[in-house]
Amino acid sequence: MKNLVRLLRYLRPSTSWVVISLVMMVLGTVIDLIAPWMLKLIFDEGIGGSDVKLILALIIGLAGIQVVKSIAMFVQGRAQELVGQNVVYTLREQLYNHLQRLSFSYYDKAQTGQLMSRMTGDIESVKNFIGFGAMAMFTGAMTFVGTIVFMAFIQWQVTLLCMASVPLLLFALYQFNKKVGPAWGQIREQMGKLTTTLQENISGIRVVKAFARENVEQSKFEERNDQNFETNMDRAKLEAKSFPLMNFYGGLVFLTMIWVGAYFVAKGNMSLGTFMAFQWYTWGIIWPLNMLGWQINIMQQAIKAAPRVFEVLDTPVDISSEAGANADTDRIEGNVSFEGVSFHFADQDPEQDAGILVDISLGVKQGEVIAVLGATGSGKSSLIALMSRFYDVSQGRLLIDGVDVRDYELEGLRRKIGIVPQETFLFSATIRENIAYGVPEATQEQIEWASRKAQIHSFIDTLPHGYDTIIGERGVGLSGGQRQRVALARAILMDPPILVLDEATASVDTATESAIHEELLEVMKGRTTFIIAQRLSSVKRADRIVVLDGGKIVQQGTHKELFEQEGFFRNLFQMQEAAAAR
Ligand SMILES: Nc1ncnc2c1ncn2[C@@H]1O[C@H](COP(=O)(O)OP(=O)(O)OP(=O)(O)O)[C@@H](O)[C@H]1O
Repeated sequence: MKNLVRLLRYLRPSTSWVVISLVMMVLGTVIDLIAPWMLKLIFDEGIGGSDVKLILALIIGLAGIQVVKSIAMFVQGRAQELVGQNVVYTLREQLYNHLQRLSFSYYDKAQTGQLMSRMTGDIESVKNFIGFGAMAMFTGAMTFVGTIVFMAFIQWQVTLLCMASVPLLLFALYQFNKKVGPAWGQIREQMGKLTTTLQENISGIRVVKAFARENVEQSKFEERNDQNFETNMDRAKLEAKSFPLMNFYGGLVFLTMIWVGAYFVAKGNMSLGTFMAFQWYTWGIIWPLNMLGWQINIMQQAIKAAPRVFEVLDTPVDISSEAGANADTDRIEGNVSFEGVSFHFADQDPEQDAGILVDISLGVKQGEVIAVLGATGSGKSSLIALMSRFYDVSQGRLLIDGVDVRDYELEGLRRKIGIVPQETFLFSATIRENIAYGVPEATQEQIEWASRKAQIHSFIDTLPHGYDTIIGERGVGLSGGQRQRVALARAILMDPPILVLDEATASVDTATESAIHEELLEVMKGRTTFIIAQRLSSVKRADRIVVLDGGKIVQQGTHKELFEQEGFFRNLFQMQEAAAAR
């Protein structure tokens, strides 16, 4: 109920269309109530009084009000759809905007398929209720009450008697509502899981094929598809059982009316005109009750879908610009200082789980090139992620130019840190748009300059459409190394005071790597650069090397200093030398 009320609040911006829709609906209902009355007059006054003129006038009147009703229904339909579409538009926009703001912690756990199904199917269910179901329920309620009032006004005894089977119909509806709700809940949840399976399969299709697991994936999908089929069939059975029963009870109302009405007419207690009008009116009782079954279906879908949408909308944004965070990001030069920084992920227990980063203290001066080395899982990427506030430190402080990163406006801060991440993601757009992603206003010269630095310009030049080449989703059409270089050009173009290369040259061959490093020397000049790499060749130009182990800094110094010490660095050096010699 709380969710329904919350949904109805989305109608507020479309108040005028809601009012238009309601007015048209009331007009249509009133016409539905007047029409049988006119039929009664045709019989009682026209036929009874042999007044042909009156009959003609009433027939023309009936035709006239039907025309008005059709126009009203047209306007109502349009207004209703507009209201529904407005609600969907707003909801989708809010959801999408909220998804943009949610932090890495949320996406670490979120299932893309679930989010997609909420964004599409669930919102659509909500729209069906707001745009159609709710109004139809209201129309039904008005018609039902109005009809009973009109009938009772004309002949209350017959009205009362033919209502005898209405409680049976109401009970059937109550039972149906009780059972169909959970079924819709399951269906919405299963659709989310089905979409997740589909999305994961498409994203991971290369792994599926490489491991020849198509059959397993097919049966996984089949299982979920089966579940969905079964639940839908259970719901359909419920409908198949309930709807004919409701129709039967509705038929009983009609039959009772005929029986009782005919009796009253025969006894001279009711006119034939009233009897005829009652036949018409009875549909005003049966129709809303029968339609209520479908409307309950629409409402229950919305009731089950709305919380799935609101759950995302209500997820707090745990990383955002702090209130009053107004330190000037334009002045960021690139002095970075970790002061006793410890970090654990939100779902970890700080009491039991080992920290991902433990008491890190590290000062990096503007323009310094720092290489971060360490075994896999030692916390290198996490260390870097804290600078852009992808996650916030759990303890200690992280300062850029002496200011806590939390005191900077978040977007401004992130624009000052150019990142080439471990996993390159490119959009299905042109190469130019991909490179200029962070600086859409960049000129062709600037884009080419960045591409040259990333050693990708000459390759792009060989493409028939050059920078206008559209690269498919995830950069399909480019090799891993080429993708990485496009991502590198994208970061370089941002001209950030802080540059982060997270295994940024891991996918390129050693010759290209060395060429990139030559070019990067100039790019890195004046910028604080963090290089995360496993290959020693990538770190040899670093001013300082920091070695992480289990989230702690275990070695720190220049290439020469570390080489002279026992430890991870020398072991790595010796291993790579030996491998090169083989
Ligand atoms: N979202 C997460 N939730 C919980 N633990 C995580 C999460 N992401 C990473 N970890 C853990 O944090 C630790 C550090 O990961 P991180 O990615 O920083 O390591 P890394 O040194 O960059 O590794 P690699 O060289 O393999 O990229 C790992 O043990 C990893 O399992």
